[in-house]
Amino acid sequence: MSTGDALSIRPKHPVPVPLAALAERFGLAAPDGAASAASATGVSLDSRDVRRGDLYVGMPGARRHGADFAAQAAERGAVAILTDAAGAELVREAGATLPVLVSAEHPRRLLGELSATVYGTADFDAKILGITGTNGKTSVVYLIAELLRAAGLTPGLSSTAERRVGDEVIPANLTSPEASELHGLLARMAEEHVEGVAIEVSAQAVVRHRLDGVHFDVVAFNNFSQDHLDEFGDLESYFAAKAALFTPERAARGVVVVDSPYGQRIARESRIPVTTLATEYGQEADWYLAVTRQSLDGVSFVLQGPEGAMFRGSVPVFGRFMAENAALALIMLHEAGIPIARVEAGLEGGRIPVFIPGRLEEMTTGGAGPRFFVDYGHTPGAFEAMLDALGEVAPGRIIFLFGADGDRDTSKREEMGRIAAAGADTVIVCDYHPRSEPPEAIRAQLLAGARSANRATVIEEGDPRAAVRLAISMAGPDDVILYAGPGHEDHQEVAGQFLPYSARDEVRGALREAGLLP
Ligand SMILES: CC(=O)N[C@H]1[C@@H](OP(=O)(O)OP(=O)(O)OC[C@H]2O[C@@H](n3ccc(=O)[nH]c3=O)[C@H](O)[C@@H]2O)O[C@H](CO)[C@@H](O)[C@@H]1O[C@H](C)C(=O)N[C@@H](C)C(=O)N[C@H](CCC(=O)O)C(=O)O
Ligand SMILES: Nc1ncnc2c1ncn2[C@@H]1O[C@H](COP(=O)(O)OP(=O)(O)OP(=O)(O)O)[C@@H](O)[C@H]1O
Repeated sequence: MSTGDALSIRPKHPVPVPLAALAERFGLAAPDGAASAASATGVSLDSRDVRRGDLYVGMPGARRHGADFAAQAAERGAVAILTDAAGAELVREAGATLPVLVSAEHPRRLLGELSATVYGTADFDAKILGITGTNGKTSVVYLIAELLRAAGLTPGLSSTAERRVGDEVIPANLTSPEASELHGLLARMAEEHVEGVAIEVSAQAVVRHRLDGVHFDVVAFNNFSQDHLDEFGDLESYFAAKAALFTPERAARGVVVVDSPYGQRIARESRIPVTTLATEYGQEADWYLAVTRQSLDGVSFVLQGPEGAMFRGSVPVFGRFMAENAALALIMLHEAGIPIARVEAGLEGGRIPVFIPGRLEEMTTGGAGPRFFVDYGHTPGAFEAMLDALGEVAPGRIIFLFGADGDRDTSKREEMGRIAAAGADTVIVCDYHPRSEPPEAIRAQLLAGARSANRATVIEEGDPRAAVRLAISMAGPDDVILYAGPGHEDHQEVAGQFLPYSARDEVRGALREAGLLP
């Protein structure tokens, strides 16, 4: 996540839609009648992001009611506020002058269709591809974008790291944007003649109606492991949220990795046609992936599918799972009607030249000396995948640096510590986003897990800047340092404050101090 101060991407030439038409279509009451004369050119859920001509949607939230921000929305040029009955009362009490439209149901429930209507996104005819799963969604999104480019198509994307339309890029503040932001983004993509869109879909987005009004051509599921129990309570509810994407209301076709029982279950229970991918022979599937070569510089693979379909290629990021991410992206394009041969024609020797910000991103320059990678992994599943992968390709020792989120799923911490120490030679536990929790209490849980593995040398160094330098000072020429957690991020969230912190800048600086980078 970014610090949340980024504005959303909007169409440059919006077409005004009369509020009266919206009121009629969505059954909204307009008690003061004033709304009927005006038109909306955009929709915003956040008063800080309101543009002139917007319909501001004031929703009840966990902390505040959006209607409390009606005055700010009006100042910024909103034409009206759409809210619930409680919100309308708040606007009236505050004496705000903004015309009010009132929804009898929770405004979130109509936000998707309403935003699609205002932005006219139902007419956008690009291929829309969505990926869900616990780990690797962002990576798949960037791979899809790269493959679309290779096929000669203009890509657009929405990921945890950023939203991108051509050269226009903004940092993301949520993995999956709220529906109003998503439709604004799609409308801008339509203006830029984007032909294929890759969207990262979180489980939260499905249950919070953030995808409403979008119909995917293809959705994919890659893997599933523990995360977000703070939100969903149990794994079954978290899984059900992801599985709900595989329904005709949301998507036309699906692609599923069936290596895990969860993948097999999605494939079995899906209400849309699905194509399956396995990375292990013996598992029944439509497509098979075999890794042919791997090193710290990347992974080569062969993908075989129905009717002789085949792709032989490589990705410049290490890990078997990166080959799996690439295979999934290729099959998603294939299922969207973009043949593999067309993609291949745009690649040199099958090499997919993808850059994924903050995902196993190398900070060193390869060659001699220790190598340093920064990653966004923050789940037991991601730790296991990364350390297994490193175990296969690291020439020397593995030094693993990590922390954990405060105020988020606390039950995964010990397991993260245990997996880290089972897979690395040295682990250094530092702070990530402590948020409102005491950082030393988070570290204590990670350390307890790490010590229970009885394997790696376990070190505590709360200050991430010092931990980075400590890791570098310990590394020999063949060693690999992996710093998991912060990825592309630009801040640390401590006790309600967003403090500037870029792990990538910090690591590059420390490598320069150590004479390991020019
Ligand atoms: C738990 C959750 O999903 N919370 C979301 C929710 O916040 P909230 O209910 O607390 O909102 P609030 O602060 O009470 O504000 C109420 C309303 O007033 C508006 N407001 C608020 C302040 C202001 O100055 N002006 C203004 O208009 C807000 O936009 C909101 O509509 O509505 C906000 C506005 O859309 C979201 O930013 C916020 O996401 C928070 C940041 C969050 O952390 N969400 C996580 C759980 C999430 O969705 N994560 C997933 C998955 C990530 C992953 O895979 O790792 C994701 O898709 O990002
Ligand atoms: N297919 C995969 N299986 C397991 N782990 C993976 C896979 N792909 C990537 N990872 C690991 O998970 C980390 C997170 O990857 P990525 O950001 O692509 O996932 P994500 O699903 O988008 O996560 P988030 O929802 O938290 O943004 C990577 O940095 C890598 O360590």
